[in-house]
Amino acid sequence: MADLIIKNAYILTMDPEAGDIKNGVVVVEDGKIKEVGTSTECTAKKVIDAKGSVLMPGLVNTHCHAGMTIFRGYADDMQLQDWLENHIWPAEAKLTDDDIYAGTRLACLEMIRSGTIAFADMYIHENRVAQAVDEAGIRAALSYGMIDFGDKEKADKELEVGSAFVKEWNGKAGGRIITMYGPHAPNTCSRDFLIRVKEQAVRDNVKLHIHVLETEAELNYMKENFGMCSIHFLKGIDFWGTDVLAAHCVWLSDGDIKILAEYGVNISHNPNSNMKLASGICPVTKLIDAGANVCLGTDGCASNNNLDMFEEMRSAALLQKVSVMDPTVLPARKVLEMATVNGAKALGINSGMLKEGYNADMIIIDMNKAHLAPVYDVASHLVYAASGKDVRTTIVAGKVLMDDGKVLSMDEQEVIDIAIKASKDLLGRIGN
Ligand SMILES: O=c1[nH]cnc2c1ncn2[C@@H]1O[C@H](CO)[C@@H](O)[C@H]1O
Ligand SMILES: [Zn+2]
Repeated sequence: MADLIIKNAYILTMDPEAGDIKNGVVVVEDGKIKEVGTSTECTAKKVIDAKGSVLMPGLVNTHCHAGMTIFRGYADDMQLQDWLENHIWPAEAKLTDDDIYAGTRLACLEMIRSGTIAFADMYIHENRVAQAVDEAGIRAALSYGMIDFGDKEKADKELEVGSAFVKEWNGKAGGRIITMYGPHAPNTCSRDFLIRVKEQAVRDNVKLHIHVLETEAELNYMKENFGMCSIHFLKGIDFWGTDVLAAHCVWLSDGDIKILAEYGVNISHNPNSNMKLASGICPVTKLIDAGANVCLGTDGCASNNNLDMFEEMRSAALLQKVSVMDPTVLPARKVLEMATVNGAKALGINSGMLKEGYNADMIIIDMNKAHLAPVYDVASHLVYAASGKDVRTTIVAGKVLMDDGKVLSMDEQEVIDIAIKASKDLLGRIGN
């Protein structure tokens, strides 16, 4: 007997061979998809009737600082440099590991509610992030965010913490957690340090997560200090590869785009954060045309200010259209691909498609709503009309984390209450 059957759903498989199945069934066993089709002979312990709903792969958020959810709305409407140096970093210095655990639990709750099945994270006290992920039942690629600012002693310490984290948590939570190295950015990490981190990541056989060319200030800094942009600089130290997840990549030349595509770098586009901080617009269309793997992320909650990947999909499409003045770029299905298939590829997880043998990481979206009627094209609604609030059921590794609107893997009210209390205590310690 299988574990779970979902029947009568409109299935958006995201599998190019299978396409959409108008009235289909998915069978789940041992955390994996056993069958996808129009009918089944199987029986299961639990059956979900998804009549009137869409079943699709859950969304993958490829750039997040989940612990920062504790800072939602804390510092808005300022320049990135000012925001980080004068507000976020001083506040982070006062964060306890309990605060980060509380913030990450809140983030996991929000992600489960809004249909995200996996996220890539870079933050501090990452062991508590891992604990929260483990308990919440979601999937994640976690890294400790390392910054050395050219200080050799700090570099040693950071690498020690990052490396210990990589080894302790890789493959944990039944394989739901994988680890990465997280050197923060080319303008906050020294050249020597970036070389060491890359070598260590290759030795440990894990991927790397880094911010790249988010701002024009970084581009100017790199040109002044190294006579080249971050893309060429990182090429020069053999950093690039399919093992790299580069967040933002806003300030790219045509030559940079070629390099990123050629090395198979995974690029996390974070349109809402880029708009809010006025960082600029990532040339997504050119990257895709060049053959690069572009996926989608929210960034942290202090620069977004939520973790709703449906909003991110809509923003990605709209921003790209207006930036190249062409409404035909990034059509709905392409954006859905970025948020599912491409994201899963970037993290190296076997999710992002509803196909036999893949992880049973999927979501059910209620279509019986005023803002989702009538339906001509399901993909259009998911990108242009739906929001995370329309997700009714979220399943990760075959386990139902939210069932018809009720979150099962955590006590929702407790998570919210603890986060609010932590934010108040934190404000007291910061002194505003
Ligand atoms: O948009 C961003 N650009 C650069 N750094 C960021 C952004 N959002 C968060 N952080 C910072 O990255 C570090 C990760 O460990 C944290 O210090 C976090 O505040
Ligand atoms: Zn970030």
